[in-house]
Amino acid sequence: MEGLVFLRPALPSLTHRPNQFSRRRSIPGTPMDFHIRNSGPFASSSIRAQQLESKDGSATVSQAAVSAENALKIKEWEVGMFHNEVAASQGIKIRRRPPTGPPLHYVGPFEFRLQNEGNTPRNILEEIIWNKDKEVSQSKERRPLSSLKKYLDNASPTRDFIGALKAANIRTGLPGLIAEVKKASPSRGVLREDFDPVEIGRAYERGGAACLSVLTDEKYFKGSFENLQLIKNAGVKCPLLCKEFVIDAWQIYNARIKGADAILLIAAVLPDLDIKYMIKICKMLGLAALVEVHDEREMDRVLGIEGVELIGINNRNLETFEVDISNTKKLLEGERGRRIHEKDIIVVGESGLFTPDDIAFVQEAGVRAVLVGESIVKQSDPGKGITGLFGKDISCS
Ligand SMILES: O=P(O)(O)OC[C@@H](O)[C@@H](O)c1c[nH]c2ccccc12
Repeated sequence: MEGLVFLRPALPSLTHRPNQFSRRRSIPGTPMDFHIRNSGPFASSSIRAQQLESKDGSATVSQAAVSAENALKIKEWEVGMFHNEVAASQGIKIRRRPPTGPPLHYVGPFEFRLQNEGNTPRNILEEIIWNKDKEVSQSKERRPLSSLKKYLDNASPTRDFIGALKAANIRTGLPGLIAEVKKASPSRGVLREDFDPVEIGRAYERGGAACLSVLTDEKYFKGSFENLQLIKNAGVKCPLLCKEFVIDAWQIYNARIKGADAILLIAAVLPDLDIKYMIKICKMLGLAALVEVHDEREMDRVLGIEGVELIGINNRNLETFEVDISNTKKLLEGERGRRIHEKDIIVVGESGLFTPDDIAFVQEAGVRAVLVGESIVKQSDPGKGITGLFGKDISCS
């Protein structure tokens, strides 16, 4: 412990030397290269730690542990930065990690963080992803994948998400409905105050929903995995989509264990290789993967990936919140529509659907399913909300 006690007084001097970094930032070269080579503030802090260790010549076990842990964090950090580069080469604008400095919790005992514009998320989606990155690394420390996998044997079998959408489409002649259990969103705020996820899920099922989507992000959507489990355990038969911001395979295993039948993969966030790998994991676990795109480039990337069966076209731009339902039509026109048809991919029209005309518009464009939250969750009886949305009763009775 002595080593740590000795190290700590050095912190204020590190913390209060911002000019050291501002001076370095003016070194020519691309900011990304510069930070990868220097590992941002880590490099300085771990070098400093080693110097202090050797001064008294008595590196203790705890010092060794601290520097091993730091070395690991540095590696993790470098991998994250490499990930950003790969993603950028595929036109992905969302960065997995802030480019010029780690989130505070990565720095171990060296409690400082480089504050500058590079540490500020450029839009809400990026903010959500950076927060998710922290959340997931903490969850993984609490419950590593090896221990999570032990629950797989006892998990109940998954239900056929895509089959349910196809069956509903055939039964009603309308797009199969994925009804979203959504309490709030960053763009709309709280949608429903008296929010009982099980009651809403049951009402959706009675109203004719083929599947449900359950938001599990707590911070930005006021959702939870508890909601997913409650709905599943209440005996709702509709297959369940876990609506998460997936950045790590650990989350897919976790969703499977918590009762999901399908999971969302967002192309604006995940490079091709991640999507391929995650689709394989989904198949192995019996989950359907809903791969979400928002623009032509994302659609073309996803159409090039083997094994994609379900594509969601989000009419909402997650970076600006702008909603335009003609986006669905735009992405299904011409050659893209033909390839989708050939590959027998089911397309889901997502977001901003409020009226029977909206449903007719996206159906005409080629979707066989829709994902709807706001317009139905806001109704006092969300089941009746479905009748209003489709302009007719689509319940099974
Ligand atoms: O409430 P709306 O406009 O009907 O949208 C539902 C759903 O499409 C939307 O919640 C959504 C689509 N993709 C997402 C990705 C993350 C969070 C939320 C979403």
